[in-house]
Amino acid sequence: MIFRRLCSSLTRSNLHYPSFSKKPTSQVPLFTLGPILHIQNCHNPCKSQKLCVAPRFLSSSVQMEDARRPLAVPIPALEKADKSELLRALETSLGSPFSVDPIHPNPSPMIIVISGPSGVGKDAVIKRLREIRAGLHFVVTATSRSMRPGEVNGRDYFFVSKEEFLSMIEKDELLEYALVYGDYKGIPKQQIREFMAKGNDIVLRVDIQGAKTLRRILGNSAVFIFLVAENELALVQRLIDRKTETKEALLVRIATAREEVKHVKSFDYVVVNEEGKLENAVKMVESIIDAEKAKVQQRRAVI
Ligand SMILES: Nc1ncnc2c1ncn2[C@@H]1O[C@H](COP(=O)(O)OP(=O)(O)OP(=O)(O)O)[C@@H](O)[C@H]1O
Repeated sequence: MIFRRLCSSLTRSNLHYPSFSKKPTSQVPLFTLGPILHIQNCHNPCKSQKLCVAPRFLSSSVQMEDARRPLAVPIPALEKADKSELLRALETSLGSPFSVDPIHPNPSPMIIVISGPSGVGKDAVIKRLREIRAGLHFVVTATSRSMRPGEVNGRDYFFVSKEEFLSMIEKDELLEYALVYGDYKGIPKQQIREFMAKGNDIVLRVDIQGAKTLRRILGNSAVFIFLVAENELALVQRLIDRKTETKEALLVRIATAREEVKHVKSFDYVVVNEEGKLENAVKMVESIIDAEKAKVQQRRAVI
């Protein structure tokens, strides 16, 4: 019964022979839309193992449908046909022109949160991404800490006084903020809105606490990447080599890092930034962004 219905429905919707008394010839190739049907002279087609359409199914209903459809046109032989002629014939046969509209809409701008323990290489990865990938906006965090040698105001951070920072909190201008090792750090909302409106993807660089807060605020509307060193020793050596911490601060950062790596589970991706292999880590982050852009169900962040 089901098969009978299938036969019947295929007959109505898929067959485009202008007349069933005529058999297709090789000079005038006729075609079907959808699955190819094996036309057989079987008495009871629905009992047959092969999908077949008996002549009695190809009845008046098909001819009525044909009247409403554009006439089937001969498709020129592929090896000889001019491409535009072939396209026109296909369009005519299908009843509508081929569209040049995108089959899938452009991916919407997204927010990428990059986090990881202190000294793992967040800044190094982001610096490299900035050099090689267009269309990303790296949010410049506001901080009340003093500038390190080589840092530039407005590029690395917006360096503000503690009072200015507190005023930004008061005016609800920050998406997230925290007091980190005695200094305030926060993400200005306006910057995110402005660059997302221009179609840019947003990269946020935050510590683990910040990532936790952002997860609470943004949920799954942003993608969270956890950066790790290949092992604890490599991380400690990197921090020592950076020479930016006092020995007390170093101790605090290392102890904190030990706890922080346990938070990996609340992230979407983990990227290993191996000693001397910064490029690999950067490539991995790029691949994640590309994969996210190819997702059917896109994350949509609203700030
Ligand atoms: N793959 C790597 N191999 C070797 N050194 C690296 C690598 N990645 C980063 N570094 C170096 O490790 C040090 C720490 O990196 P970076 O300052 O980027 O870390 P961070 O995660 O931003 O730290 P913080 O959170 O404390 O600001 C820097 O001197 C950086 O150049």
